[in-house]
Amino acid sequence: MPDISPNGAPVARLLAGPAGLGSSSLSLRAALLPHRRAYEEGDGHEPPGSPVGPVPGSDLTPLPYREREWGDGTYPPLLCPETVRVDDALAAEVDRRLTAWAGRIGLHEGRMEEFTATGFGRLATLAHPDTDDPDRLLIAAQMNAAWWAADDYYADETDLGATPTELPPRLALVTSAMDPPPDAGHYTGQLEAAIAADPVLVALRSALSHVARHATDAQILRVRNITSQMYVSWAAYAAWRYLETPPPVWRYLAARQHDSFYTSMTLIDVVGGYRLPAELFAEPRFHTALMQAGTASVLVNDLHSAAKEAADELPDSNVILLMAAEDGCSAREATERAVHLHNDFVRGFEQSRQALSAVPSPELKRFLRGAQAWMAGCLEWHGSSSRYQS
Ligand SMILES: CC(C)=CCC/C(C)=C(/C)COP(=O)(O)OP(=O)(O)O
Repeated sequence: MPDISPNGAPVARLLAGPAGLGSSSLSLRAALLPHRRAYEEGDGHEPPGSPVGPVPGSDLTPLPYREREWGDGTYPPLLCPETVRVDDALAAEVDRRLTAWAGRIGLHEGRMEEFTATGFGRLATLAHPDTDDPDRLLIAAQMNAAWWAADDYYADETDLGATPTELPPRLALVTSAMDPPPDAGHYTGQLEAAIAADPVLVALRSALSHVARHATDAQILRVRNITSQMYVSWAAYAAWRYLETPPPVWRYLAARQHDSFYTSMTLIDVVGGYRLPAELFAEPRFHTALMQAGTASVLVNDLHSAAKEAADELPDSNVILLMAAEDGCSAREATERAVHLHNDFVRGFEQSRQALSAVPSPELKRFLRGAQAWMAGCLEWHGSSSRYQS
């Protein structure tokens, strides 16, 4: 039987609003409360998980920056906030739950050892230090694992069946898996059969079901829409791969900035157990700040994965490979340029963050600190995950 979120809290609290809103909010509440959410069986949820709402005493202090060594230590350092928390026991618990979930739904069948070693639970634990609730951290671990599964099986890994021509229709199915369209009779039966037969689609749907247990409708819509927005960039990469015509760097960056860890960062408040109101999430300066943080983090990914990406029989777009080809420079020089670009994005984020400091919203401050923590945890994880060790 479908159920409203375990404690009934997200919708109820959202609709309650500040005291004294008056009768119009009461009638809105009465009209919307009968809506009940359906959740997927086996989506990994294990209560308790604290409800949406302010967490008393949460730290709003911005994180300090540091020049951090990375890779083999011979490149210029990356400007990045300090990592807030390294908790191996918590990471192991989130990874245990993640592996159990992936095994149940058949994600990465035959490759489970490699998947477990990647440590998406560890990434979630490093990147979301404002909760130590494993159920909430699992949300980030599952969504990132599912996004990355689409990346591997649809976009990048030829050995795993990724092909540029099949990518766009597969991504269209992702949208329908995460946002089931209204009933279209027996055509819906065919759609559901196709989703059930593809572990990547099952993973994305199941992970979003777990998000929904902890999120408001606006937060869920945010995750769905930004996932689809990211996939527009993937379609561009697929065309470039198919035609074997690498894009100029500016064009790659324009796409990569919409295909970045901005997507992962949309979960910061959901995982943290609070809600950044939709109008603040959409605030242009905040949007810029989050894009800057997301881009800086995804450049960290390009820095760590250039060798892996060059090795595929159809090489992926990667900023270092593209800069080296376009500027006719060595991989080392291109790497140094990418580091400078990364550091400029971090400085840009910091300027944007400071420009927002007058906005009197604890949730906004907390989310911006969360973006700093995400950048920090992302760098820590890329330096240690088996995915990027050659
Ligand atoms: C987690 C997430 C939102 C994944 C989708 C896109 C993204 C930000 C990536 C990091 C994938 O980019 P890429 O294919 O370069 O990543 P890998 O080097 O394969 O890890």
